[in-house]
Amino acid sequence: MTVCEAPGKVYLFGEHAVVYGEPAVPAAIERRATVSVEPRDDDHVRVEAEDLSLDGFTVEYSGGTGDRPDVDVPTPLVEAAMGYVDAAVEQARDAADAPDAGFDIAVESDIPLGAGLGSSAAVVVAGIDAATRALGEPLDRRELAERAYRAEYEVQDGQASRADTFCSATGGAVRVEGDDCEPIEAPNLPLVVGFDGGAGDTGELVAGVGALREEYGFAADAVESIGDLVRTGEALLADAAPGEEPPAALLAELGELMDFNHGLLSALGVSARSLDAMVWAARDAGAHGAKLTGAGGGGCIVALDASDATETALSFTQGCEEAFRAELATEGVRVVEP
Ligand SMILES: Nc1ncnc2c1ncn2[C@@H]1O[C@H](COP(=O)(O)OP(=O)(O)O)[C@@H](O)[C@H]1O
Ligand SMILES: C[C@@](O)(CCOP(=O)(O)O)CC(=O)O
Ligand SMILES: [Mg+2]
Repeated sequence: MTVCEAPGKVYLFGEHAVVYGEPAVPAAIERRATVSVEPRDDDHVRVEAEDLSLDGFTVEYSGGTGDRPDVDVPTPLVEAAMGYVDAAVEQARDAADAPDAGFDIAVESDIPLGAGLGSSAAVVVAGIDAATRALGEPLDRRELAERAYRAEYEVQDGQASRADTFCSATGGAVRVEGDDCEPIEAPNLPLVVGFDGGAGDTGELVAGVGALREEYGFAADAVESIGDLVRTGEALLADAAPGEEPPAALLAELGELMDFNHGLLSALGVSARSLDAMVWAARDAGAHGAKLTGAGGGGCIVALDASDATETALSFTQGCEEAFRAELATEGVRVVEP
């Protein structure tokens, strides 16, 4: 049994715009997806995914094309849920040049699904890492990140960035612009996450922004403005002392950019009443800034606050199901059991 775990992430700045070649800065957080893989003697893939919102299920199907799972839930639902694991298996088979490899796979995760914390990327990164190791063909981090990106790209119908997958593979804060992916130094940011208990469909939300951008020049301008604010934000981060508590003045500047980023994402149609309510609760509580994180539509916001005020305020906010302090994960994907 080979076991790997990979972290989720929050976007400090730049989601959605990153799909169109603008830079983005996500940061990995200490919430992880753990994938256990055992190669099989046949070409079947058996997946246990107990945290999936289908209330957990077990399916078994062969590796051949056209052979779909035999389960008593609607097939499109299963396919939507299984898409990322499926794509990870395909990438691992391809990387190890083992097209008929079969696996028993178990996925466990403390990253809420579809909530903007990159559960899909964490599952794909940990899954490909564990499966290729199990086949005796481990990948280096760059290749792993690239393979994981290709898996997300496929599931999201050709609209994905390398940001989530690179961040999950590498850990820490990263900067992604097109195919240029680099780790960056960042101060120890006091991140607070609010989760509304819901989820958004990444593919649909990305497509929605794409359509707006095609239809209106000012929507395309909004995407470019996000790129501008990311460049401003990364310059601020580069000037800060790495790993240290940032001074209040820096937090105020970063927070202002996060607020601006949320406004532009909201204009692009990817916020939600619950996300706006949490963003405003955080700001009212004295957070330096707050924004939705990830694809949006529902899920999580991220705020900057070194005090307990934001976490406390969020825990009393109607529509916020869970509030927690998110610790930066300096380590990306790692092997739990070789
Ligand atoms: N614990 C898990 N087990 C199996 N699949 C998972 C798990 N967590 C996430 N996934 C996959 O990732 C999808 C959610 O990804 P996505 O919509 O991109 O949201 P996010 O990446 O923000 O969490 C799920 O529908 C599922 O396919
Ligand atoms: C909207 C997007 O920029 C981020 C999606 O993040 P998440 O899957 O919601 O965690 C899409 C992408 O970069 O692939
Ligand atoms: Mg995702």
